[in-house]
Amino acid sequence: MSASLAVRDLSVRYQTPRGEVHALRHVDLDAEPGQVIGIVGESGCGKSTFVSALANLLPPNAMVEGAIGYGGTDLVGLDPCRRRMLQGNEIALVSQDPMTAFNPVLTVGDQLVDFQHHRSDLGRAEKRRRIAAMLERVGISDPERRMNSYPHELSGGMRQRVAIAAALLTDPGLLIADEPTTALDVTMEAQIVHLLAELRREYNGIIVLVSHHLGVIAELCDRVYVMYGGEVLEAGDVEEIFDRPRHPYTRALLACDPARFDERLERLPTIPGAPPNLIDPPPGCSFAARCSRVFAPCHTTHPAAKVLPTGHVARCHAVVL
Ligand SMILES: Nc1ncnc2c1ncn2[C@@H]1O[C@H](COP(=O)(O)OP(=O)(O)OP(=O)(O)O)[C@@H](O)[C@H]1O
Repeated sequence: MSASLAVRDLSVRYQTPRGEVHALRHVDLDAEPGQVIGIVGESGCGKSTFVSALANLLPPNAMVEGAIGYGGTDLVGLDPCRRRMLQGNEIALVSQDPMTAFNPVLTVGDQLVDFQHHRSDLGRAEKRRRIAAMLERVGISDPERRMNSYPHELSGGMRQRVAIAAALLTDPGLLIADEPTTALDVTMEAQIVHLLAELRREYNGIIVLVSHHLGVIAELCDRVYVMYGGEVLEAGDVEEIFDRPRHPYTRALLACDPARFDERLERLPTIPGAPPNLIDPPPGCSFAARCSRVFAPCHTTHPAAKVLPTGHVARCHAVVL
């Protein structure tokens, strides 16, 4: 099914003995079938919490508020059983470490047959034919032999290809890839990026891609959401974010990208300071303590999201419409 995604005012709090962690705060996001949405931000800014909320994989200590509209239905408002039925195989997640997605004692082929349990119209032989075709599609040669392998017998890059094949076998309308290249070396990363770029052309669902690698986001995404302190501080079309960033945090993040390193500098810049404590988030802008353009209201007043005529959104007091 090709369905649009409309996330509204989504917040997630984790209950912990130290207090509530406000991991995601009032996030809005829209995506249409065929679009690739990139999520970037420093460690701990809420990226995994956001995609886990979409995939219905939050841990039991998480409390969710807001709406995840998928094909016109709010998934958050559904009772858990109906959500599992409706969401079923529509939303698939490829994680950073594909090993966690596989059972180590079953062959790749047997697991991928199980991944198609929703296709009761297909017999086992037909399912295995689909698997072989999909493995070939994601660049695995000699798929029949690989189907008889156990996950530990595959390289990291090959496991990630199998994880992507497994996700695609379920025909999802929303494919989430959470740091799919982080655990890979540079060569394998390039191969997986190339594969995702190819899939992007032929897949007509939505892809949500989380990556700390800005080059990967720039290459693959149509629209980018920049997260910090559990919030979206800036969102816009990929060219807008990379060529005309409006938020000081996005500018700082781009300046720290090794791929943009200015050789006239002695060393790669870093953003001084640390992200806010999400148990007690600051009342003003979450980036105020580290911002080079900070002024008095940033410490006291939470900035509203300003929407520019291009559809570019920035949550910053210093941005003038
Ligand atoms: N199960 C949990 N219980 C309590 N706090 C959590 C839990 N999972 C994440 N957090 C906290 O929520 C905040 C957001 O974490 P999250 O993992 O979503 O960020 P992230 O941007 O994905 O980081 P990374 O890139 O390191 O994975 C952090 O402060 C983190 O410590």
